[in-house]
Amino acid sequence: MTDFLWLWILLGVVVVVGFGSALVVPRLRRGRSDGSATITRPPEAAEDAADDSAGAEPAATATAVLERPAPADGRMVRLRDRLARSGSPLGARLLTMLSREQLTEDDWDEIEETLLLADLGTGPAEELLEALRTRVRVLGVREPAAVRDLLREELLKIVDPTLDRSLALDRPVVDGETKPAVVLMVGVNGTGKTTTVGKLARVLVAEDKSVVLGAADTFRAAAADQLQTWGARVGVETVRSDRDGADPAAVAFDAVRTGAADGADVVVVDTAGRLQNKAGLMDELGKISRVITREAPLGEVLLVLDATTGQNGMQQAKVFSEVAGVTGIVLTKLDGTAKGGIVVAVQRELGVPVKLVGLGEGPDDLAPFDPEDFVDGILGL
Ligand SMILES: Nc1nc2c(ncn2[C@@H]2O[C@H](COP(=O)(O)OP(=O)(O)OP(=O)(O)O)[C@@H](O)[C@H]2O)c(=O)[nH]1
Repeated sequence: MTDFLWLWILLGVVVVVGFGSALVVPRLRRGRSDGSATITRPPEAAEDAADDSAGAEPAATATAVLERPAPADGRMVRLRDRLARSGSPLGARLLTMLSREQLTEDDWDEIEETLLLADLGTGPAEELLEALRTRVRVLGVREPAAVRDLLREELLKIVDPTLDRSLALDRPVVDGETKPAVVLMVGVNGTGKTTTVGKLARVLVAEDKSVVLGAADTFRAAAADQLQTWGARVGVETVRSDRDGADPAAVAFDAVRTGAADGADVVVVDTAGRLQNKAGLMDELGKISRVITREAPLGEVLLVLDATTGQNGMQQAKVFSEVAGVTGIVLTKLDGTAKGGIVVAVQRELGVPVKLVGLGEGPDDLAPFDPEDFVDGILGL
């Protein structure tokens, strides 16, 4: 009898361990052509795969709950309200100065200084100053409401509402085959690139697009883990390398090829972008672009810039723009600066529009840039 009892206990342990391990397998990894990159499926897909192979019960025991990201529309309003509530120094100071009864040359110097301190850059600051001088002269008596209106108009003009800020996400057709739209994210380390790729994936998922992420920042080992975590939260798969320091171009290529094979709408590729020197950067980004375009053309090359670095970040931005053929700018950490003039400066300097802005560290703190909301925020409207 005792022997039978032990036999039953042993059998029970085997069943529990076997069943448990089938459920606990968190991810499905599949080797790539060159053995350098792996695909990390999100929990939902991994469970489906485990179910298929083990013939187990449907995943009623699944613990991972996919998040549903908030729609991107209207997110800029949050920045506008925050800027307005913080009594943005730029808008408040300009309004006060322009409402003075007599504007002397000293006053105009002070206005110019305010514009420069707001990171607007010399060219745009002078342009705005000239426009304001002319309009104030014509306006004569200056009611606060009229000053606000003219300031709003002129600020909006230099931010430029006519620029096309939409992301080029139409899927290209290559040799009769529809490929995913490819977005390459470049920029100096620490600007918020990886975080922005994660946030962008959420924006795209909120628009019901299927997405694949490529962790081509193989320089910083944690970047791939970080990206994978972002993806898994919204059911997006990440292609990454198992080796630190693997060839970023190979990972980028595998990501795009995986996206194409899966029929994904968009592939977003994160890069390391260490600015050792211009030649090194050019080699790395040039190779990534060349290799990706063997599979599909690049839809967007987005340069991620930290708004809090102001004019200091401009030099780096220019190098990236020369090297990578940037098509749009993502200005992160706009929540951390009340200056805002950098939006204008960087657009002018690089000749491409700010398309997205980072508004905080939260997962849905990335918004399509809206010039009107931005200017209203600066003016506290
Ligand atoms: N306040 C604020 N913080 C942000 C924003 N975007 C990113 N960050 C923070 O910036 C820090 C750096 O972000 P990462 O995404 O790791 O930067 P990275 O450019 O990928 O850096 P490397 O991987 O080293 O190249 C993180 O703490 C982010 O949470 C933003 O819009 N606002």
